[in-house]
Amino acid sequence: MNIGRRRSARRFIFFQRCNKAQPMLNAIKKCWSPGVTGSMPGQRRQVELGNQLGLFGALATFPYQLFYFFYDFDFYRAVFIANLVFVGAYLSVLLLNYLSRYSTAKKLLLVNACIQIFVITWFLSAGAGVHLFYFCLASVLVFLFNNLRLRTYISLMALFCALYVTAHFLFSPALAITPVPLPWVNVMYAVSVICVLSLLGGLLYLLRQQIDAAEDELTLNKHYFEALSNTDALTGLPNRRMLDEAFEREWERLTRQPGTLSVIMCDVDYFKKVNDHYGHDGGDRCLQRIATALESLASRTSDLVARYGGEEFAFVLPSTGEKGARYLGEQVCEAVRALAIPNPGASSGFITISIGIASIDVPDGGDIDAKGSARLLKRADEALYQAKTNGRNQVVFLPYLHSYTSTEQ
Ligand SMILES: Nc1nc2c(ncn2[C@@H]2O[C@H](COP(=O)(O)OP(=O)(O)OP(=O)(O)O)[C@@H](O)[C@H]2O)c(=O)[nH]1
Repeated sequence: MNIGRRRSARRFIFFQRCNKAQPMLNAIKKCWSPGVTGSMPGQRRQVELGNQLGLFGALATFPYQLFYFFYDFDFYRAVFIANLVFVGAYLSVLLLNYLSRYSTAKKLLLVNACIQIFVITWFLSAGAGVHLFYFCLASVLVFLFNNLRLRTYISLMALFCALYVTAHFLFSPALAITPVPLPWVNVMYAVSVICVLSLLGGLLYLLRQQIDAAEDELTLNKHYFEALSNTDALTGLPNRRMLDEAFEREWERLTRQPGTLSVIMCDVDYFKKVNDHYGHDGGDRCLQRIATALESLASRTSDLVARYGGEEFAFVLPSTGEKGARYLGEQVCEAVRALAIPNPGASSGFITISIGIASIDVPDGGDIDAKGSARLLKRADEALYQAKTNGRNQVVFLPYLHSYTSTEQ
């Protein structure tokens, strides 16, 4: 199994599990939805990320607040209140996004994290490690400003590093206003590190998700455009490009192994009269009905019927010799007659079709000209020409000629 398929399988199992937890996931997703639906498509992910980081900033403060509150509230009152203000600012980001103030929301997030690096470290000292968390948060928040130039990014990152180093050396444990005693200071450091890791891990996960979604979208678009470039817009049949590719593939196969290959060229008789009488739209509808009839006759999965151009259609029939191709040719004539589409230009008064067929039989395989495929098409074209000159509404078969004289070429 290749890496792509293994990844898809893993993703499938993951999403199956997720399906069971879907209601819960939907409820969580709702938490970072303010302002998302109202925003422009390109901005949507940014708004969502802003809400997620705002919520993360607020929630990450929660365990510290619990400690201050329960351990010694009177002593930690100031840091507790300062944190409440910061939490309020983080949650205001969701409100601002809800009010479509996207730019203000991003700036508030960034400024809040930068100020918090200093204020909280000033209270607790660098020994508690919280400055590490707010430094990381501020660095990550720069991702919200997706149209910044590289130089601005680098300057901002340098500024955050300077803030971190300053906070680290400015507020030594000896200078803490509200020092945290052992072993709690170590616990606080560990919680900070866990928050940093989950912040970076979460962000990488979100980025991975975005890359996967973009890859899936690209693959879908690629398939869509491939299908579009191989399909005839009017009839929905494969177009000449696809027929040529299939034909070359089959020819190439014949150069390696024994087999037969037939080509049927079909041309609607006096089609110009249909257009003249019923207009171009009437002609188009007629071509669509003929295409549907021909498509239903190409019964084997290896058979290919295509619109060759204008009012011409063609079949490529692998592993089909003269007998089979003649039989199908007769069926095509019959099916078109059975449509009973009026054509004032035809002597019968109805649409008919002329058929030219050419076949090649390679009993031992490999003994054919690798570039001779065009010759088989040319033979089918010659057969079609004969069908037209013989009076139309009929099938003419010509075998493949292994070489042409210079006049025939
Ligand atoms: N409505 C419509 N007409 C088309 C389309 N493609 C080609 N045609 C028309 O098909 C007609 C073909 O005319 P001719 O090549 O003279 O052939 P014919 O009238 O069928 O006569 P024979 O082939 O000799 O029996 C032209 O009038 C084209 O404009 C198409 O996609 N839609």
